[in-house]
Amino acid sequence: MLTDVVLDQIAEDLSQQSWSVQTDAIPEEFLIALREQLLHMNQQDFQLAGIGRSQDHMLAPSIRRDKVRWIEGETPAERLWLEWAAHLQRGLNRRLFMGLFSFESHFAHYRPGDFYKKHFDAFRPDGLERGARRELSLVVYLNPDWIDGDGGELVLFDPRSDGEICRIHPQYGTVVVFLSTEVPHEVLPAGRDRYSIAGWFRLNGSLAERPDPPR
Ligand SMILES: O=C(O)CCC(=O)C(=O)O
Ligand SMILES: [Fe+2]
Repeated sequence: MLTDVVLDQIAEDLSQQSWSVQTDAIPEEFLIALREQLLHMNQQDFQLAGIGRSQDHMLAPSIRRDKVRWIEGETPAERLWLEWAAHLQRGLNRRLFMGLFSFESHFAHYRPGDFYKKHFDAFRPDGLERGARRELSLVVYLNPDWIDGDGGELVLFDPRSDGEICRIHPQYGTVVVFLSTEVPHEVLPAGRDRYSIAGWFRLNGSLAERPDPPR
């Protein structure tokens, strides 16, 4: 459950090391509902994922192979998920004054052999970029009985030394959060179907003349 104790722990991890891994942060019944939905979803609802910011978004199968479906809150399971994410957002804003403003997320399916090469989820503003960049990344895994030989680990790297800092099995119920501009990461090739939800909290990008839509 996303208790105050878990929120305190995530906040402390984020402030000390820019990332946090939790194994008991999301209620079992949410996981069951999300996985049920995922397994019953039509594969045609999934689309090959792309890379790049929205204007120059492109498919790049040498970098990323997973298929995704955006979550819009259309089912009870999706609404539970969005409420849970909103609770996390409020909890972290209160503790760290992060200014997280909006949230977007998708289901992801990596088929056997699929991967996502090392990348950042967002880049620091360079003066040209305006507004609502991704600030905090969130991943939840929906794979019961994932074992060592199944691959598909998420590897986090130290941005300075480029050394590996953590390797996370995409095990059912594991939650990973990290600062989107601080932590390069990679998904190693999956040995079997690998299901997850990936989401991002954005900062508010309003300009006086152009209020930012929540998504
Ligand atoms: O599934 C994961 O472990 C991470 C996925 C990821 O890095 C992304 O979608 O940007
Ligand atoms: Fe990523």
